[in-house]
Amino acid sequence: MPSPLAISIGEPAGIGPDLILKIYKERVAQKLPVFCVFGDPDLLDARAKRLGYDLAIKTTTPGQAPEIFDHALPVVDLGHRVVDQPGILSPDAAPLVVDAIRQSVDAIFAGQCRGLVTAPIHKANLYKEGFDFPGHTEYLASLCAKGGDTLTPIMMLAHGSRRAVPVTIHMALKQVFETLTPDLIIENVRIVYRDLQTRFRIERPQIGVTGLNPHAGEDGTMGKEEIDIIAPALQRLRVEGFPVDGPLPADTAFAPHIWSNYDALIAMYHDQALIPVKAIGFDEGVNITLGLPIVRTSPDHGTALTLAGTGKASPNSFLKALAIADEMTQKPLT
Ligand SMILES: NC(=O)c1ccc[n+]([C@@H]2O[C@H](COP(=O)([O-])OP(=O)(O)OC[C@H]3O[C@@H](n4cnc5c(N)ncnc54)[C@H](O)[C@@H]3O)[C@@H](O)[C@H]2O)c1
Ligand SMILES: N[C@H](C(=O)O)[C@H](O)COP(=O)(O)O
Repeated sequence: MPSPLAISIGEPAGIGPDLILKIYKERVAQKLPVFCVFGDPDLLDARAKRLGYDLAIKTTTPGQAPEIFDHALPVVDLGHRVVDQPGILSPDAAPLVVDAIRQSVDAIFAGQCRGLVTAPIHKANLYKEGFDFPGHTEYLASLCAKGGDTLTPIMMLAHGSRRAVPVTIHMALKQVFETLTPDLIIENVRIVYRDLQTRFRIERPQIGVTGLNPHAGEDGTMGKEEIDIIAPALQRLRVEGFPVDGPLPADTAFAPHIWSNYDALIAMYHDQALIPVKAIGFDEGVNITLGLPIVRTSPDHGTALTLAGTGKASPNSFLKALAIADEMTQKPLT
C-alpha cells in the first residue's frame, strides 16, 4: 500500500477545514487516495459538527492512516489547539498553520508520506506573527534546502494542460523590475523544462516566454526589458537546445489558440500568469510547486473567510490538487 498524501490544515478560520471534511466525505464516490491531515483533530471535529457532517475523526500517525482511512479521517495531532471560529482570524492559529506545513514536509523526507497538498493559508495573519516567507512556495523551498543549498522554487498554476508560471512570485510590482535578470529567466525555464519531463512525462516540453511590457515592448518603444533581459535569456537557452519561443506579447499569449501550442507559458510576474488560469476555471485550477525534491500541490483559491463554516465552498479545485499530487507521486522520478 502506498504511503498517504499529507494535507496541511491551512488557516483554521478559512475554508480549508470545510473542504478537507467535504472531500473526506466523498472519498468513496471520488475514489480518493489515502491521505492524513496534519492539524488539530478537535478543530476538525468542531467544524464537522457545525457543518452537520456525520463522520469520525481519529488521531493517527501517517503510518496508521491507510488502515484508518476507510472509517475515520486520520489526523496527525500537532498538539496546538485553536478555537473553531470560521471567518474570524486569530494570531493564535499561526503555530498550528506553520507547524502543519513543516511537519508534513518532515514526514515526506522521512518516507512516511509521499506528497503534500496544502489547504490555503492567510498570509497576512501569519506575517503578523513573524512568519518570514511570502507564501508556501518560498517556505517549502527553505524547508527542502539541505546542507546550505538554496533552491529556486517555481509556482506553476495549471488548468488541465494549460500551465502558467510567473518568474517573479510574491513581490510588489515595482520590485519586479529590479529582480528580473536573464539568469533568473534561464533558471526558471530550465527547471520548468526538467520538471515537465520528469514529473509530467512530457518528452520535449514546448515553452513560451512572455514579455513584460505591453506588446512585448513594441520594439523598445514601450519598455526595454524585452531587448535587454528577456531576449538575451532566450537566445542563451536556444543555444543550449531548449525549445523556447518569445518574448511573446502577454495579452495574446494566453489566447487559447496560442496557449495550446505550449506545455507551459512562463510570464514575468504573478498576475500575468495567475489571472489567465483563474479566469478560465477558478474551480479547477491547481497550484503546483516545481523545483523541489518533494511534490506539493494546492487548490488555486485562498481562504475565502466569508464562506468558512457555511459548507458552500466548492471542493473541486481541492479534489484536482489531490488528484494531481496522487498522479505525480505514483511513479518514481525518471
Ligand atoms: N494556497 C494558498 O495558501 C493561497 C492561495 C490564494 C490566496 N491565499 C490567501 O487567501 C487569502 C484570501 O485571498 P483572496 O480573497 O484574494 O482569494 P480567495 O480565493 O480566498 O477568494 C476569492 C473569491 O473567490 C471565492 N472563493 C474562493 N474559494 C472558493 C471556493 N472553494 N468555492 C467558492 N468560492 C470560492 C471567495 O469567496 C472570493 O469571492 C489571502 O490571505 C491570500 O494570501 C492563499
Ligand atoms: N499566489 C498564489 C495564488 O494566488 O494562488 C497563492 O498566493 C499561493 O501561494 P503559495 O502557494 O506560495 O502559498
